[in-house]
Amino acid sequence: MRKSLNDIYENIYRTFPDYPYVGVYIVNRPGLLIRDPELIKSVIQQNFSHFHNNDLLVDENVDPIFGKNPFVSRDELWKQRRAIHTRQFSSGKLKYMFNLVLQGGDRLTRYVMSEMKANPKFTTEANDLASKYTLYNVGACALGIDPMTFEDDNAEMRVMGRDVMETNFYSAIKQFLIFILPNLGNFLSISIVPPKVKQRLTRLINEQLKYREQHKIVRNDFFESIQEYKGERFGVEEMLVQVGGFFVDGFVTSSAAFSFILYELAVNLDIQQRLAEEIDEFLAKHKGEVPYEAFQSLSYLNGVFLVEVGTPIVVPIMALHYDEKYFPDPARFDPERHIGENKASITKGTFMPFGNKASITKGTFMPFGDGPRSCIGERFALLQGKMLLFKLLSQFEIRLNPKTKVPLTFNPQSIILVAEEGIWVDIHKRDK
Ligand code: HEM
Repeated sequence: MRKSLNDIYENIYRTFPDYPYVGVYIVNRPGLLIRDPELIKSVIQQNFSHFHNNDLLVDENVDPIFGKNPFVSRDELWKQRRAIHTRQFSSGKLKYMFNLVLQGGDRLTRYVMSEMKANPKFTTEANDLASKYTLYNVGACALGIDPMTFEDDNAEMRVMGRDVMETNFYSAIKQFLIFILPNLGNFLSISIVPPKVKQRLTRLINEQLKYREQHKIVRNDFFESIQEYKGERFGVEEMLVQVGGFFVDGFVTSSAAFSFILYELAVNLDIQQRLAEEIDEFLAKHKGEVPYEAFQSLSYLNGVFLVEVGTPIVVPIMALHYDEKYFPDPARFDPERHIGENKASITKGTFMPFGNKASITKGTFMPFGDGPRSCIGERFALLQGKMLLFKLLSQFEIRLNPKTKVPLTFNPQSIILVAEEGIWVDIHKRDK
């Protein structure tokens, strides 16, 4: 049976329970898979400077969007690019984006309602539903447009989403080369973001620039902020890197993660019920409004969201998350682990396994990585994830459709963790 990279790493992790590290071959290159949290912690704290590059090589002339992403950038360039990208997720920017994400949530519920007109039950694939929503948020937040992702299957954002997300034999080879044999991938000029996506994004940026100029629109938003940095005015090429970064980083990982959360809620109806009650109480208290500050304090929703161990990028993290040594009964979906004092009992120390030059972080629980290379979009991802559940569960109930293959298996053609045959859910109107 073919296995996903995630399954392969987890298998190695489990086969050597007493070893602090295991020698592995990444095709023809010898590497180390570090298992012991203390060892990992010591490496990342003291020696980050030796392990700071991800084991990826993407020619930025061939793929300017992914090739200039902080995730791929190296050394000094990584520091510069990370600084440029990080400021887009400042507290002020995030507060502005909150309103757009809230609108995204409203559009989602309106869409589900409209699908229920003919049938009281709406059956959908969870990743597809989540993609419509995350692509809406990317279009609204990064470009300031109404992306129409719920209304039109052929909307620009949806078409670009399919172009980036497709999993087939060719995309599997591409990902394999970039993530496993980066030198060869680079030599063969492979790009993760296809040129047609680059063209569409460039056009959308140009249109937005023109529109704002013509209508004298000035907003304190993402699109405005990517036009300059430290007094330097950026051209369309640089704006493309930043919008493209939001697009690639912000939707693929998030949609996959949200689909796993919807799965867990569909199979743990007691947890779903408790979450729905917390949301009902919140809405009653705030008279149907969703104030930003209060939204952050929804404690059970926070716990539900953080419990999702489906880190879609790196399997050994998943192996650590599923190690009973650190998390009792690890496969149980249990938001309580992440609430209040229980949080403190999570053991520190783990690693990120991008080949032998692993970028190392500290913490057995690290769905967004950790240390200097951790995810810059974490707060945005959590915001949009929580809003997705908040809006859905305020009106609907989610049940697992029998089409979903349980237990889930992961798609071997995808480097990102996605369910092999999809996660199918039935959405019903809630009885209140
Ligand atoms: C649920 C959603 C997400 C998950 C699970 C996730 C997970 C991660 C993880 C584990 C890393 C660390 C990789 C490493 O150490 O090399 C990472 C890095 C990164 N993430 Fe995310 N991410 C998510 C959403 C986002 C979003 C929404 C954005 C931005 C819009 C984003 C932007 C980035 C960037 C730019 C990096 C590279 C940071 C660097 O190398 O300095 N991510 N993400």
